[in-house]
Amino acid sequence: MSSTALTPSPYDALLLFSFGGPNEPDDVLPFLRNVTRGKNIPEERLVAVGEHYYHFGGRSPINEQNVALMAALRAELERRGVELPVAWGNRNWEPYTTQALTELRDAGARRVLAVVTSAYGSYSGCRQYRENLAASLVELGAATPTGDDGGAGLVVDKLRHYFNHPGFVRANADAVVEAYEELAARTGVDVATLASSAPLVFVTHSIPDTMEEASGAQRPSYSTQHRDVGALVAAQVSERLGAPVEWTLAYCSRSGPPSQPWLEPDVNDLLGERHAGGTRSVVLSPIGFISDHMEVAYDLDTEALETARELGMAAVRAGSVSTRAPFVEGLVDMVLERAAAERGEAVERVTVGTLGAWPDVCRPGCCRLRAGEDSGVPAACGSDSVGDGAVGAVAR
Ligand SMILES: CC1=C(CCC(=O)O)c2cc3nc(cc4[nH]c(cc5[nH]c(cc1n2)c(C)c5CCC(=O)O)c(CCC(=O)O)c4C)C(CCC(=O)O)=C3C
Ligand SMILES: [Fe+2]
Repeated sequence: MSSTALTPSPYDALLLFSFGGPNEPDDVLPFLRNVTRGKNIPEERLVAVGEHYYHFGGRSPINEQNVALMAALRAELERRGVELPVAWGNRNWEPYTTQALTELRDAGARRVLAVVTSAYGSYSGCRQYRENLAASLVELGAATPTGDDGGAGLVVDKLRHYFNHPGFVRANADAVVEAYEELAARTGVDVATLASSAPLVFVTHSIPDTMEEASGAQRPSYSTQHRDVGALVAAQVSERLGAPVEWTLAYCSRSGPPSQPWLEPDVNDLLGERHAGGTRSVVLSPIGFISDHMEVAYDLDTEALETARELGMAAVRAGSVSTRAPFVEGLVDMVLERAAAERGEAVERVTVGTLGAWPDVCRPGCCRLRAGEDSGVPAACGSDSVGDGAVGAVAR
């Protein structure tokens, strides 16, 4: 555990900042409209994704998962004697970000640290959140959407991406070890034998190739981040199972028109190829997602596990980090680390792997939608807050 002093100053609140999801069937279409506004998503894809939600009663599990994560964060803060209120707000559904920030402001918060439920950096997991946050600050009264208190009544910072934090890696490794144990129980084959015969397939959300390229303009790209985590998780798992595990990275949840290239291979295609190559059992680990929300419940548990069944492969889907202790403790470590950094103290930004820490304040041009293209859309929590090419407009 970190030895960082247990004061959250200068922060006086946390915002758990997430995606959002529908709670009931009537929410599904308005939610999907929020998500896809201004995006080039074909109508057929929207109808299909609507069906994924209706298949689960029109309700996404993501909201209760965020409530659970918020409770776990509160419990961990309390355990350490850190007084820091936590609110929850979403980009695409109630409770919306603006509502959460309003509540925090009304309760007296003036400096808020946002913990985004996206572990990796890309437009979808970084700048998209920063743009939505900037819009919320304007709704709250900010004259300029910088994240500074330009009239919003509070300042919001964003916690750095945590894909390569040891807590996130450890929680994923724990879940994968449990999945191999379950596969052993199910197949009657011992764990060490499975380790060397059942590949470990890491899965994440596909993104357009253009978004992947833009994610790599400033920092190692989205897929590179995943491969770094994959290597670390696989190494821990191999050590614990007593045999080297072979791993690979696959993608799910592709949308967009067929003409637009997205990251591949799709997890279903990969299972088919592996089966043709003689593989008879696999573990799927959703390292791209922090909870078992709809992408996991539908795209992996419904679709990919069905693909495996049809092929006659034994497949176990490992859990996501959700509220596992190493993950939650790691987030709180990072919050205290960032607070110390903001107080001007010398802190080590803890990471594992080869890529180093994501910057606390995003650099100009970070995680654009397309490389080399300034969208002109204001984004909070970056040194390019007003228009993403405006290097001179340093917010903080
Ligand atoms: C990288 C990434 C993450 C991981 C990072 C993170 O966790 O933030 C993520 C998470 C999520 N994506 C989610 C849902 C959706 N994503 C969509 C569309 C898209 N996602 C994209 C990327 C990502 N998405 C992209 C490039 C698009 C194309 C349109 C666009 O450029 O924005 C669509 C539209 C329909 C469709 O095309 O699928 C939906 C409904 C939910 C909620 C699940 C629930 O309800 O439980 C969650 C957590
Ligand atoms: Fe998505």
